[in-house]
Amino acid sequence: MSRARPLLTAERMRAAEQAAIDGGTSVEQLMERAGAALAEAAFRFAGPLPTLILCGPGNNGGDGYVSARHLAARGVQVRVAALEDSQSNAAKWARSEWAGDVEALSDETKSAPLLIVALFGTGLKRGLDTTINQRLLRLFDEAMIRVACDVPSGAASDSGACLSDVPQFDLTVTFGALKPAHRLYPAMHRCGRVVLADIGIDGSSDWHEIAAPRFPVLEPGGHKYSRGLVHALAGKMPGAIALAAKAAAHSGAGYVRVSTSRPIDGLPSAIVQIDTAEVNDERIGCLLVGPGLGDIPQVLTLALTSHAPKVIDADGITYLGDPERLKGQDAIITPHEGEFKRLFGDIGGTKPERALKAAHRSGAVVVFKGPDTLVASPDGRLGFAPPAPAWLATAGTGDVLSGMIAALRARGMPAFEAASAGVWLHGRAAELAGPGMIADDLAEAIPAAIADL
Ligand SMILES: NC(=O)C1=CN([C@@H]2O[C@H](COP(=O)(O)OP(=O)(O)OC[C@H]3O[C@@H](n4cnc5c(N)ncnc54)[C@H](O)[C@@H]3O)[C@@H](O)[C@H]2O)[C@H](O)CC1
Ligand SMILES: [K+]
Repeated sequence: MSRARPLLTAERMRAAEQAAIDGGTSVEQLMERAGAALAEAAFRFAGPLPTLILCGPGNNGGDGYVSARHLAARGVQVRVAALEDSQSNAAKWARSEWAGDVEALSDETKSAPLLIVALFGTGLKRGLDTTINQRLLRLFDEAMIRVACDVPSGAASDSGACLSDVPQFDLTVTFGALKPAHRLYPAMHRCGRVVLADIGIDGSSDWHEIAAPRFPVLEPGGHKYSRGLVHALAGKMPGAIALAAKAAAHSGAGYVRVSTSRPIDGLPSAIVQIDTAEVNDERIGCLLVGPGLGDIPQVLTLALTSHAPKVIDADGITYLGDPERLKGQDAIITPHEGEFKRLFGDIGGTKPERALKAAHRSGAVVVFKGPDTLVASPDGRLGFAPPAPAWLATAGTGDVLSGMIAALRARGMPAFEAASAGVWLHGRAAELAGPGMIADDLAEAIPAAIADL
């Protein structure tokens, strides 16, 4: 299982930095490691291209000065342009250690094939002033390869908002831990490839980027129930639950059963259709309700009488009405922004904060979908999905995801892990299915995504 990379907010990053300093590491040592890592990653990524480094007034700029020195030491032609004088002692030290000239960033500044931007990082307080941003964008256009130091300048580290026009970088080199901006929309799409450099601080966190899951092994002596029975409750629109059921089957559920008042055609024969919904069948590994439910809230009410683990999606979320109805339900809910708002109302804060508040309030694992999907657990764990293909935004992909999560839950994965694994596989299957995919192709691409693990 690839190591799940931790994420820290700016405040927790500073606390981790302070802990390292209390432990005897100086700020300058941290900055030296950050700048050296930035130089190393940029050099590996771009090669010995003539370089221009833009340095801001704070420690982000400090990292820039250190990287200039390390690149020059490798024989790279390096120029530095500064926004203004360095403010912090560490940044002043880094600037004093740079033997070369420091130009003033102006309309006359010439760009270079490799542009490293170290203007602002986690200390960004507002969007870049227009003149500065115009200069940045011009230099950016004239460069071939663009690298961001820690966070793309102009992106708000904790929320992922772009406070000014943030260009699209090729590489972002960050230190100690990922930042939410690397995995939240829209900033995440401006970062390019994100390299996380270890600079000797303890970046451990209960927030992680969701990594490729480790699958429950299949017992040779297993049978269809031990591999997990998914029981899906059909509603008004059978097509959606059929998609979800197919996805559950392709995700390795031992047995998928759909209770429906009338036969659903187009379902593979491996998926059993029954007209009674005994939701308290002890053999049920996971109930699935919501896809295609339509205006039959009593089906949701029936599902809530079951003690089985359950995945509640789409209209099922809307009909809940009160999040407290999920207390003690062993539930995973998979809302997109609209369903989230309808159920939880206007919870303020960043998307991570909202997701965690919702998980805490409902007692459920919350898969907060979007171009940046988060998986929040009531115990405070938070998973950030790696960037998923934009073509996932098409009808039915939500139904597929709910079926995948139900299957992994039925196979015995705990709720938070099953939801995280489902989100990861969903993105991976979409990559394999390609840009022309429709939801049915996505379901069919699941086995290849699993085989890839
Ligand atoms: N945390 C760590 O473990 C390490 C962090 N490093 C680097 O330090 C920066 C954060 O540095 P900081 O000095 O706190 O802030 P910035 O450099 O991001 O911002 C500089 C400074 O600029 C002012 N400012 C903010 N926004 C604007 C604006 N729009 N226009 C003008 N001026 C602005 C504000 O006063 C800020 O204080 C982090 O990103 C890392 O790169 C360490 O070097 C390595 C360890
Ligand atoms: K930056």
